[in-house]
Amino acid sequence: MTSTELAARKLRLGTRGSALALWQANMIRDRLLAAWGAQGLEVELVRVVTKGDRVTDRPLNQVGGMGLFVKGLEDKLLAGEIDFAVHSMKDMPGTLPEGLTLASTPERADPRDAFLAAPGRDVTLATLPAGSRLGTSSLRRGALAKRINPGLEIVPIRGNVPTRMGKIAEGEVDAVLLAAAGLDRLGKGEAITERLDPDAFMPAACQGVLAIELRAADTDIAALFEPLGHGPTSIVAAAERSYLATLQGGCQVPLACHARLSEDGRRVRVEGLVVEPDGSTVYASEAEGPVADAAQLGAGVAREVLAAGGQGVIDRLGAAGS
Ligand SMILES: NCc1[nH]cc(CCC(=O)O)c1CC(=O)O
Repeated sequence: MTSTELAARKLRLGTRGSALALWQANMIRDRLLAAWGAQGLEVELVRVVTKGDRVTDRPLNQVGGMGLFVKGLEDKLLAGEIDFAVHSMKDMPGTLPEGLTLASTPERADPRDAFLAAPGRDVTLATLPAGSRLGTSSLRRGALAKRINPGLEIVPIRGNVPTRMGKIAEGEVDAVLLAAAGLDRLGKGEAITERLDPDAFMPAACQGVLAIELRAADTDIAALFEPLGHGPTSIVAAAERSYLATLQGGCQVPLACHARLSEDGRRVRVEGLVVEPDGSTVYASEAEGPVADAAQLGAGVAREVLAAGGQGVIDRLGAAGS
């Protein structure tokens, strides 16, 4: 079947039901329809409740991490109940299950982390007074925040983006850290007090990148995503995913990775780190090379970060978590 014939079919798109997940799924659906709707393509949204959505009483890093959100959709793919899934690439483990693959994805949104305090409050992450409560369940965000402002108390918070924003108004925390991309997508970018400079606050690997996952055998379906693809995004995502896969730390380790292209788009610079959860020490490395080497560069940076002390952090966390 050619992609033109395939375009006359109805595809089932698996998504979680959160506002952000639905926004992302609808964005991909709209882009697919813009490319193939005239040939008859239809896309039906299938909402999937994952273990990550059901378990809300414990911190995610104690029940299996962000991978829980992804696995529920992967099970539906492998069972043939959906044709493709839309995820945040940041939530995907470094390696995919046998039989699944990723398709081309659109341009990366803002990769930065966002600091939010009460509306109108004249404060930054660095100037928040000692003893203030900063809400985040991300070990990376908590540790990097401590490096910028050691007096803060890190408070684990869970829930979707609007819930976490609401903890400020409820007085549970003084400020929160969230991904700028999620806030922008939900039309809440105005609420951001400060977009944190990636050189001082390195983002999570693939933050702001979407992932489209499908069965590897469905090469005809994968072809439908080619018009949506953004070359520079696929290069930086390849570097950052390779970093993650080499570290094998997943989201339960305070790790960060940020890849950027040179102005002419021919070279890529990859930076990575693992930070002690209390923020006391950072183990970091970086490399630069031609874009064709993006994945090798990411893996190389990861090996250097492990050797510099990152392995010790991962070992200690693994021992504490199990
Ligand atoms: N941790 C959950 C998650 N996964 C992806 C995003 C935001 C969108 C993105 O990074 O692409 C978020 C929310 C957040 O971290 O604030």
